[in-house]
Amino acid sequence: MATRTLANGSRRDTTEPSAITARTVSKVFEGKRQRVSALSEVDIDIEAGQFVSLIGPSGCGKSTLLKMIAGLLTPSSGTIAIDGDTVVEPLPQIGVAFQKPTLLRWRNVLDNICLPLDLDGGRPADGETRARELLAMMGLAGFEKHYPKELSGGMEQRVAIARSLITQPSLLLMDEPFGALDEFTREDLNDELLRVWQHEPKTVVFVTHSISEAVFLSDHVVVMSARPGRIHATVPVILPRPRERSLRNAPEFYDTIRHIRAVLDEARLGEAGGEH
Ligand SMILES: Nc1ncnc2c1ncn2[C@@H]1O[C@H](COP(=O)(O)OP(=O)(O)OP(=O)(O)O)[C@@H](O)[C@H]1O
Repeated sequence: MATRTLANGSRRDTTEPSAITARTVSKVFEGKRQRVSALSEVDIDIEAGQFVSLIGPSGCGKSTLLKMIAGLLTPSSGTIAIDGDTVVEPLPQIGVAFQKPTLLRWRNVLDNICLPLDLDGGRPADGETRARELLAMMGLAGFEKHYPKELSGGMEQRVAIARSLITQPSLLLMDEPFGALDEFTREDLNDELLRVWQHEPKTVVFVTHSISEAVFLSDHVVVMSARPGRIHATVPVILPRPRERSLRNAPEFYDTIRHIRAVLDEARLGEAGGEH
């Protein structure tokens, strides 16, 4: 991956999107009382710049897979590579956003967004400008000096997403980031996320329980089967981009949702998967 030199002389990776491969990845959690086989022989190829959602029954290992891509967990067997390099630790070019925004309550919004920069050698000269731009992209211009307790849940999640984007990651990993929000806020944030993704191309891997959210956002929906999780099928989403709000009322949107629901039912019932 190329790097660029910032105004303060530090070097940072550029935003070229990353490609991900997983080869026969399994994960077993060895607990004191029990042994949980969470994932079994997962193979996955995600092309650079794709928006891919993972969907599947509760406990099928979606978060585990995401954490292994993030370098926060190690596979029990098999390998995960980003741009051809095996993941062995968290990488600076990866941004992560989880269901809980986990903002630091003693930092204001701007300082929360800049946290990854502060932890990674300090703010470059353009750091705060970028934080303000991201805040504006997320519809929160003017909230720089607010503290987390002064924000709604949706606003906090917007700040957390801006924070995950501040390092210009080539790969964004999102684990049910909008799961706790009401339907309208979730749809607004889906729109904003796609706007950011279009503006700053990057690979996104997005875990969700919502089929409609997965369809609205994704190029491909990866359907996983029940524990131990396996890849049941990878379904391409053939819907035009940019995705406008009106798409949510289109017959082809509902057709795709229906199709993925059927594939998910197959996966839950343990029927054979494959190309869809
Ligand atoms: N650190 C851990 N130690 C032991 N078991 C774990 C650990 N993390 C996850 N598991 C187990 O691994 C399995 C997969 O969990 P994971 O959270 O990846 O599933 P998921 O598909 O993301 O679930 P959900 O959709 O409910 O969020 C579950 O049975 C879970 O209990």
